[in-house]
Amino acid sequence: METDGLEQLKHQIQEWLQEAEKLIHQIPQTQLYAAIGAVLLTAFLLLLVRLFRRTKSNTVVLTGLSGSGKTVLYYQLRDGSSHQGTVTSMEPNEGTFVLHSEMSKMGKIKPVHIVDVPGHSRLRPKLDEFLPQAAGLVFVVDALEFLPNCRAASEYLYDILTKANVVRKKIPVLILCNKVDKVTAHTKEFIRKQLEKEIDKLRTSRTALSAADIANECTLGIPGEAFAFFQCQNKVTVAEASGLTGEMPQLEQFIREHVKA
Ligand SMILES: Nc1nc2c(ncn2[C@@H]2O[C@H](COP(=O)(O)OP(=O)(O)OP(=O)(O)O)[C@@H](O)[C@H]2O)c(=O)[nH]1
Ligand SMILES: [Mg+2]
Repeated sequence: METDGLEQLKHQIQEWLQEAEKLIHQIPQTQLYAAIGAVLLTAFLLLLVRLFRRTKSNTVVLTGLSGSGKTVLYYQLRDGSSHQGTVTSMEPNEGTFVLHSEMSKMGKIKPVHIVDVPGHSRLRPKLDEFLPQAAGLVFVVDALEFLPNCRAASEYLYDILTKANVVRKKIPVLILCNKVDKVTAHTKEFIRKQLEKEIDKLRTSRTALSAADIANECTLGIPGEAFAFFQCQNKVTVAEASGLTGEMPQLEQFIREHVKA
């Protein structure tokens, strides 16, 4: 019984195949090739769109110690005002908007997605949620109260620069020396040198890594040479800004460089 049914099915399929073959032969060859070409081209275009989407992120993440001025910078970028009197953030601030400084520009301007991750040590792991989509990372440093915070800032920056996500994806990092509106603020050159020195020290003290750490972290700089930011595989630059006065052309330039309009 069963074999009979199978036999019948086989027969039926064979008939269908023959009919299909006849049909294909009826179609002029050029038309057939055109159809195959169209299918292949669509598949190729779909693939391109997917690839394109993945590489074209518009997210820029603000990080740095608590009190360095990230939230003030966030509001400056969004509204062109500092919203003075911000308190320690307990949640990331996140928004997609056209930069305030570009509002008056003509033509099509791509909105940027800015995330302000609080500096409180308990909230720092939030950074990992945003890194996979980051087109750029801004590490904000308080240039006024720099010396007492130098060690802590270097440790946080070291953690960021050794993250596998940052190194492998070569996420560009801007070290932004904030609060330069005050005359007592340290210069970006001074801050760069101090951070490099401190990270160099951390590099030697953190050689005894556990196996789990090695899996997730990358080593920094060139062994046997004093650490300098230019040795990083990702581009690390240093700039100055004042979130308070809104004087931050290098920050806006960094964002535009990595989030293409
Ligand atoms: N003089 C001066 N003060 C600033 C500037 N930017 C921020 N501040 C002050 O620094 C303090 C901290 O600023 P926030 O933006 O809240 O700092 P934050 O980095 O968001 O801190 P967390 O949310 O705790 O991570 C506030 O009292 C600001 O008024 C600046 O450019 N110049
Ligand atoms: Mg904040």
